[in-house]
Amino acid sequence: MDEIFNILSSSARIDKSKRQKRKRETVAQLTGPPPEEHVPTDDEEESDDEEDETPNAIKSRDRTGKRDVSEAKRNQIHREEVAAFRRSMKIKVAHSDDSPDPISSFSEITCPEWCNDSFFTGLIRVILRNIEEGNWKEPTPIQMQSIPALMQRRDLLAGAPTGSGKSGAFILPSLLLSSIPHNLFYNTKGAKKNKGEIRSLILAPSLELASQLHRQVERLGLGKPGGLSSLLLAKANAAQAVSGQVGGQSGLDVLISTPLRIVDAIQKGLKLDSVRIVVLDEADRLLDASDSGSDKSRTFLSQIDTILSEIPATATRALFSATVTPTVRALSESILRNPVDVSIGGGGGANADIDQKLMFVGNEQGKLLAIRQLVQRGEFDFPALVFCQSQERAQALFAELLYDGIRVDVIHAGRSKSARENAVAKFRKGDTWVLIGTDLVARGVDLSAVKLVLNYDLPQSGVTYVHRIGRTGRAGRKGKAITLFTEADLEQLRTIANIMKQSGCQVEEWMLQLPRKHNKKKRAPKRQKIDTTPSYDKKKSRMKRLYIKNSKEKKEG
Ligand SMILES: Nc1ncnc2c1ncn2[C@@H]1O[C@H](COP(=O)(O)OP(=O)(O)OP(=O)(O)O)[C@@H](O)[C@H]1O
Repeated sequence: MDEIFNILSSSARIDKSKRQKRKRETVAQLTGPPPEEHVPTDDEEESDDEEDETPNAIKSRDRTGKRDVSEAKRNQIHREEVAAFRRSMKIKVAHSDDSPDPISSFSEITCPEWCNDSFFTGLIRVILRNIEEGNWKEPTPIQMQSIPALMQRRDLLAGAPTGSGKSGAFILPSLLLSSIPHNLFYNTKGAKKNKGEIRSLILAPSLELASQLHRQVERLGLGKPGGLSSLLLAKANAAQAVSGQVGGQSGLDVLISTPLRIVDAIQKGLKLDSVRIVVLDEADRLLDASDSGSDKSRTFLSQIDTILSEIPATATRALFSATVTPTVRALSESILRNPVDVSIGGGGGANADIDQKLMFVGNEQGKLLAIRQLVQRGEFDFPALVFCQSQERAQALFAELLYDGIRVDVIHAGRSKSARENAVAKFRKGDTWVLIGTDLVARGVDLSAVKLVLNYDLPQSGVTYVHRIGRTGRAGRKGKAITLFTEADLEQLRTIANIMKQSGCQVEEWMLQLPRKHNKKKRAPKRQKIDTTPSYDKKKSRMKRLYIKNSKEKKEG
């Protein structure tokens, strides 16, 4: 058991060391074996024959008589190689002719043309060292395509499965672009503006996610020449950020924040007019206007609108999500300019490394029984994340499992910030085997070695389902997701079953034939309370409470 939890505390790794080899093989398939050293004969010298134009038999020659390829052919071969490489990595790029080539290794990250400077060499050396120390051997597909796009300062719409390394795909370019000295970045000789400036801005929908991104920024930027200045914006440091005290004379390389914190800071005078790159992580959530309630200014979408209006038009903008919904796509048209449009894998579907199962449990009481049976049969793989539809239910399930001898903890918005941080830290260390939570931890949170995600309550949308189960099967690891359902869940079941089918999991045909959901609102069904206390015990404790109350009243009277 201890071994399992040691894995939990180690960082995730993607073992893709064969990727380079695969690339070479793909290219070789396309272009054929490399030509042997060839001394042209007289006949050949005189021949003008260029009929055979397949990539592996191009015969144009230059004046020295050596094999050469015309510019157009070279471009054609190159485009075919790039297309084959993208196919092999499941990288899809819309309007690909206009998009930068993907990289296949971190060492291919180059200095942008407009910043031809030795400064970059020193910076990249440090960052490559940090990448290596994190045991990231090769870029993941989303990193392969996003890093060069952002380094060329192209706007970007990026969709890639959960756990596929999207954070690295925007943190690395954010770090690099923000570290380039002012005069090189803007190609000016004049005085440089630094104090108080914020050069990269990363926005995330929750504090948990923002602080996780901040940790990654600090790790990847460690030892940066001139020092790294990054900040996780919080109530406590907002005043310093506004007065330009953080970051000192060199300003801030990277600011990470939730939208609300930054809108507050803007109202207090925070300036975003030096931002070079702004990233919206979990873009579909950040562009969500659905949970507006009565106060429209409190929606993420309106906050994002405020923030973007403070950022210079020249800044690079990037949207990242595992679920690029049609709404995001539509909104992206008004946010991004001629973006590189990348998607990895099926796009919008669940991560294919997760083995997904549905389990009918009859009614609410059946859920606890199912958990206990899974534990007994050794099918409840630890460490596990269990999702409930509300804080109350998460808390009640926690109370139930606590007495089952399982090392369990609970996380939801009703707990204090430090209690939440503590719950995550203990889970990461392996002190807790099962973490029960709400959708607060459904998105983005990287608890790398989670083996099982159990949906105690069925999620109320396909998007939430994809994000919840995406807490397992991260960084190339295999994961398992079990979703419990009752009669009350049949309306929502079809959506989940469809997602499972699309990602290659087995589902029963009748589930796919269920009627479509009428009520598109994400309201969860009313459920019976989570409680297994026998009614005799309940009555006994009620009587006890009554007895204590009566005797207190007697004493006072
Ligand atoms: N190139 C890489 N090689 C190995 N591991 C990597 C690489 N890039 C990222 N990782 C690791 O993969 C894990 C998942 O990465 P990350 O959190 O960025 O995923 P994500 O795509 O943002 O997921 P989500 O959609 O759930 O937010 C992390 O533990 C990270 O350290």
